[in-house]
Amino acid sequence: MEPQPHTVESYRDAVLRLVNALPPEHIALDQALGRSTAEAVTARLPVPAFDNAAMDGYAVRSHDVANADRDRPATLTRLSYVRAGSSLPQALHAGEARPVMTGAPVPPGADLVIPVESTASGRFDDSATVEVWPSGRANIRRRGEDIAAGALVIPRGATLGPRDLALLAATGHDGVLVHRKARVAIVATGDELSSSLPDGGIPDSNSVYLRAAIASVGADIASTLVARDDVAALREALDTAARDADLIVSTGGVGPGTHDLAGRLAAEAPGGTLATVAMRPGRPQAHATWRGTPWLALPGNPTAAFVSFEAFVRPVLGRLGGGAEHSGTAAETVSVGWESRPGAVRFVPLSVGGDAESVSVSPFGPPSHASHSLSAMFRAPLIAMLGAETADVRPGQLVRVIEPA
Ligand SMILES: Nc1nc2c(c(=O)[nH]1)N[C@H]1C(S)=C(S)[C@@H](COP(=O)(O)OP(=O)(O)OC[C@H]3O[C@@H](n4cnc5c(N)ncnc54)[C@H](O)[C@@H]3O)O[C@H]1N2
Ligand code: MOO
Repeated sequence: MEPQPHTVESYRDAVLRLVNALPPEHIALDQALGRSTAEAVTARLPVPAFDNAAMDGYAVRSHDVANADRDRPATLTRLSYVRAGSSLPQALHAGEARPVMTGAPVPPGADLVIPVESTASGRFDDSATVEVWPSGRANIRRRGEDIAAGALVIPRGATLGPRDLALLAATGHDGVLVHRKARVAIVATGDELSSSLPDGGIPDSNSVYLRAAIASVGADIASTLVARDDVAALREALDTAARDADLIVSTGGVGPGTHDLAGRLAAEAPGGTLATVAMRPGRPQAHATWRGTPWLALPGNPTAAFVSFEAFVRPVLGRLGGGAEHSGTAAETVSVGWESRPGAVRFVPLSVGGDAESVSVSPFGPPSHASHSLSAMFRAPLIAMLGAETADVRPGQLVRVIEPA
C-alpha cells in the first residue's frame, strides 16, 4: 500500500492518466445515440431550409390587403394550391392569393400568409376569388431565421442525445464524426465465484452489475472472465482480456488477504499502483497497464465495486469515449440527519421524500451498516456522496447526490 492515502479526486486523476480518447469514426445518425462528437458540427442546411408558410392560408402581397379588415375584406384572385413538399411556385403578382399549406414554400413576391380563418368563408374552397383581411402576423418562417447555414450546431465532445440527433438531421447531416465505442473486458476474481452454492460459493453479481453499468454508459463488453485465486489463472485471464479490449475492469483481490492477488499483480505491472483511497466503501483500489491495456482493479465487495464504478470507471469511460469525465451531481436537502465521521468520502444510500415542489432526502435504512448493505445501496433511489470533511449531517443541510447507473 502507498504510504499516503489518495483522495477520490487524486485517484481519479491517476486513473484518467491511463487513457486517451479513442480514434474517431464517421457513423450514421441512427447509430450515434450516446456517442460523443469528435469535432464541432456546423449546419449544412439552414433552418428553415427555405421561406415557408407557418399557417394553412393564403400567400398575398401586403400592399393588396393594406386597407382590408373583417368588414371590408380585399377580394383577390385565387391561384392553385401549394403544399409542403411542393416545389417553389411562380412569383405572386398584384391582386393574387396563393393557397399555401403549413410548411409550403412561399411564392416570391408574397410577404404575408393570411390564415384560412381570416377569410370570408373560413375554409379552403374552389371559388375563383377569395375575400381576405390581414391577421396581424406575417406567418412566414424565413430561410435561416432559426439556424443559419454554417452556424455551430453541436460542439466537440458533446454526448449525443435524441434532440442532438434531430438537430443534426434538420441541418442536413445523415452521419456524424464520433469517438469509437470503448470495448471493456470484465474479470471477476475469487474461488468463491467458481465454487458451488451453498458450499462456499456465491453468485457473481459484480459481473452482472458491471456489464449493465458499462452498457448503460454506451460502451461495449468485449469479454467477461472469471479467474480463480491463483496467480497463473489471473495472469491468463488478464492476458485474454487485454487482447481485445480498450480497458480491463476487474473486481476482487485488492485487499490484504492471503488470496488477494489482483492488487499485487497490478502493483508489479508497468505504471501499477495498489492504493488506499479515502472513501467508504471502495477503500482499496489498484490500477496498471496490462500488456498495453489500461486495467482498473476494483474491490470485490459489491457495494465497493458499485461506488468505484461511479467514481473511477465512469470517468475513464467518459475520457475513452471523448465525452464528459464527471458524472452529474445534484444537491438535495436533508430532512432527517445522521451521524457521520470526516476523513473519507462516504457514499450513503438515501430515500427521497416530499413532493415535486420540495424534495428532501433521508437515510435509506440504518446508516451505520448501509455502506456494505446490498439491500440499501442497490435499492436506494439516490446515493449521497459526502465530502471527506463532512461530519454529522443535519436536517436542512444540502448534500451532494449521484443518481447511480
Ligand atoms: N485486514 C483487512 N481486511 C480487509 C480490508 C483491510 O483494509 N484490512 N479491507 C476491506 C475492504 S474495505 C474491502 S473493500 C475488501 C477488499 O476486498 P477484495 O478486493 O480483496 O475483495 P475480495 O476479498 O475478493 O472480496 C470481498 C468480498 O466481496 C465478495 N465478492 C468478490 N467478488 C465478487 C463478485 N464478483 N460478485 C459478488 N461478490 C463478490 C467476496 O466474496 C467477499 O465477500 O477487503 C476488506 N478486508
Ligand atoms: O472500502 Mo471497502 O471498499 O469498505 O468495502
